[in-house]
Amino acid sequence: MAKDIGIDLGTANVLINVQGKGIVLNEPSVVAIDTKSERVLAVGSEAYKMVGRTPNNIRAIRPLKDGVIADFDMTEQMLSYFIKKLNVKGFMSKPNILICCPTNTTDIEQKAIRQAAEKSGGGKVYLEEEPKVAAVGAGLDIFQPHGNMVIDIGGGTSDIAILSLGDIVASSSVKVAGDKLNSDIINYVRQNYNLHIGEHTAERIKIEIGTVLKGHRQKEMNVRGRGIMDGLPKTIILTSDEVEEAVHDTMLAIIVATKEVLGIIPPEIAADIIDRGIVLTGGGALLDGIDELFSNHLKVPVVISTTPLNDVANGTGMLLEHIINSGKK
Ligand SMILES: Nc1ncnc2c1ncn2[C@@H]1O[C@H](COP(=O)(O)OP(=O)(O)OP(=O)(O)O)[C@@H](O)[C@H]1O
Repeated sequence: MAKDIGIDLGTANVLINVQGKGIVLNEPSVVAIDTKSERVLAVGSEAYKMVGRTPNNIRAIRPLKDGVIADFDMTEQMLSYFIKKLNVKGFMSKPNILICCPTNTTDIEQKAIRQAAEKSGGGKVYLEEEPKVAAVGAGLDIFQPHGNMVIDIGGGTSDIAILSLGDIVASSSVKVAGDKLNSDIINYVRQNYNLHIGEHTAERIKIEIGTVLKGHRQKEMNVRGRGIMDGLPKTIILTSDEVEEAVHDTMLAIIVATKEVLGIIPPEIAADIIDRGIVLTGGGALLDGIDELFSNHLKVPVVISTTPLNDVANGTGMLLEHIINSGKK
């Protein structure tokens, strides 16, 4: 018998949850191709190692951008590779697959994701909106008649949703999340220190010394890059408060989007959110000071999920089981 699988098809990482086993695959969403023959040379972790280090005839690409499929063929090849690697196909049967997508994915994009999964060897393919899956994975009982709110801050998108009775009551998906914070840091260092730093350095700065709340963290880091004026290698010292300054506007954009969602919900659900609070998930939930920042602006309790990076993948498995057991869809 084929084993059912849930896929968190993320901008940064792909996580796969296999029925009865849990999360068995967690690899970067990267494909390396030979530019002449267009042949796929490596996928996932192997391809990620090649980013920034490829000779002219090899290109490492990210098939997903801003939470949606930017390159359909490559997404399909990446999914096929991962599904084959897991060896979940049965002798005669194909695995049911649940994939999650951001809330405002268009019909055409949804069709593209579904086709990619079918062509990759999937049997019945279900699509679920990412915040719903994330909420289930974070342990919220979304099937009860009360409002639950979840904010999933990933690499490409921040998905904000209020759920009740198993469905989304109000939601928004904005294309500002972890990747944008990295580019904010790169721009800040360029403008204030005339220093060009790479994507990986910005990611380290964000995680190791970054904060989204002024004064909440007091760390500093020696940051190395290439001087813009003379082209020579240079080191500067960056502080947590400077990172806060760099990412301030982007964090405000996520808060404004959250306020807009809160502004359109029925009063009973608003009362539930005051009681139950907001759950933060996705890699961005690990940003220093984020719970305090959100509760200061939104005036409701904010809780960080205990497993923010795995919630969507865990939720795919739980929801797939729920769908199959209830004979739904
Ligand atoms: N400790 C941390 N502090 C701050 N940010 C972090 C931390 N760990 C991971 N991140 C960020 O979380 C993001 C990835 O999160 P996640 O895996 O939830 O996204 P994704 O599902 O791949 O993206 P999307 O949902 O947009 O498709 C990256 O931008 C990464 O830099």
